[in-house]
Amino acid sequence: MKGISLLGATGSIGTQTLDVIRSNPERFKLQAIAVGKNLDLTRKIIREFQPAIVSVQNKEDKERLKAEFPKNIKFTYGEEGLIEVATCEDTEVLVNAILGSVGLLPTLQAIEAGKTIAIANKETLVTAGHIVMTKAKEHNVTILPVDSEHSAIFQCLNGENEKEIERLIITASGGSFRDKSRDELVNVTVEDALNHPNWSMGAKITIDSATMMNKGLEVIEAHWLFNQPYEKIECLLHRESTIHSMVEFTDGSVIAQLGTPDMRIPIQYALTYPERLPSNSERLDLAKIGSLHFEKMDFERFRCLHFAYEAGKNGGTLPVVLNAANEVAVQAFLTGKISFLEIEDWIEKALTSHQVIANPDLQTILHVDKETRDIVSRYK
Ligand SMILES: NC(=O)C1=CN([C@@H]2O[C@H](COP(=O)(O)OP(=O)(O)OC[C@H]3O[C@@H](n4cnc5c(N)ncnc54)[C@H](OP(=O)(O)O)[C@@H]3O)[C@@H](O)[C@H]2O)C=CC1
Ligand SMILES: CC(=O)[C@@H](O)[C@H](O)COP(=O)(O)O
Ligand SMILES: [Mn+2]
Repeated sequence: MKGISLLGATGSIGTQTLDVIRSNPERFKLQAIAVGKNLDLTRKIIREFQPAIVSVQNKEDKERLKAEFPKNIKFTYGEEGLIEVATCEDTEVLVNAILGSVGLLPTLQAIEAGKTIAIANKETLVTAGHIVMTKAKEHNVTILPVDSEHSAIFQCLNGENEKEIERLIITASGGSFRDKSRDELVNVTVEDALNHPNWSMGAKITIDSATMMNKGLEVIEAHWLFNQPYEKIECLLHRESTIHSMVEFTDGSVIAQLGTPDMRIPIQYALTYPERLPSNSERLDLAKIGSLHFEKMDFERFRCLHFAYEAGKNGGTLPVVLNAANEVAVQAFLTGKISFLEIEDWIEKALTSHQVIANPDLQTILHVDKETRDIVSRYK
């Protein structure tokens, strides 16, 4: 029986992780969860899975739940709570499905505690990939990708020598506005932006997909997970999201991973790796799909992808600023403060006004992350 800790249990990846655990009760035991503010769903999860530790975002919510449930469940909150969940003694695997760079510290603590990390939370790797990967190596900890493209690449590599990789090809659906010109983006609404053509996901990543920042974050994520230079990481527009990504090897062979757009497949693979278990996910019917389409990526149309490559290549604290500015700007768009195209403007402004610090340590990263959020929150 594998003990699981789950950060972000009430979210899109979190609830799909619960589906995988629910379908395999003889394999997995949910030991600890961290959630934000969705108490109704948290109550249901506690009743069904009886985790030993539950962390919520706020102290008041912690007190509320503590009064409602038996004393054998430990309730905790905030940053300390995330770390308690991530390092829970009876846990073997941490599934990091929280949103944003708040996932960084619990991930580092879980690595120190020797937990295997199943990582969906790409903001953590973008913000501090070098620190996470170095620490994982030091502690002999495995980092397993959950993000569909990275799970695909991981499956294509299947232990191949990284020196034999010619390039990683990350596919992109193009998001909600893939058929719109930049002029047509001026007045798009939040509702339009949240209408992803292929995937059902949380709000922030759906907006990231529409701006193409999701692909940008995934390029940086791939750089750290697979130890490849940016010159060997390409993005390809593929509107069907049937090929989740590909690897081209030095001999010219290209290996791709395909599947229906169902995140329970990569989540389950991360939880059962190196084994595969049966699943009741919908099967791919290629005859029904008929044809697959591919287009070159347009960096002028999708400026966020350009920002991400530049931030990744130049390194230092730039990816920290890229991610923090994006988190704040997307939230501002979702709450109606700014227009869709202003997301890019805010990110560009944050990046161009930042004085880059090379080889940042953890304290510097945390400082720049907070400073960027403060600065960008004051933009008008
Ligand atoms: N959704 C998808 O298909 C994919 C997602 N990812 C990545 O996975 C991560 C999660 O995405 P997704 O599931 O879509 O996001 P959601 O918005 O659906 O879920 C986010 C989860 O994080 C919790 N949360 C947010 N902030 C805090 C906080 N400060 N403290 C504690 N809990 C917090 C939320 O709690 P609550 O709701 O209770 O407030 C919720 O459980 C992101 O990094 C995303 O990029 C990667 C690939 C695919
Ligand atoms: C499911 C998943 O991994 C998402 O990151 C998804 O890939 C978003 O799709 P696009 O960013 O390609 O629109
Ligand atoms: Mn993805």
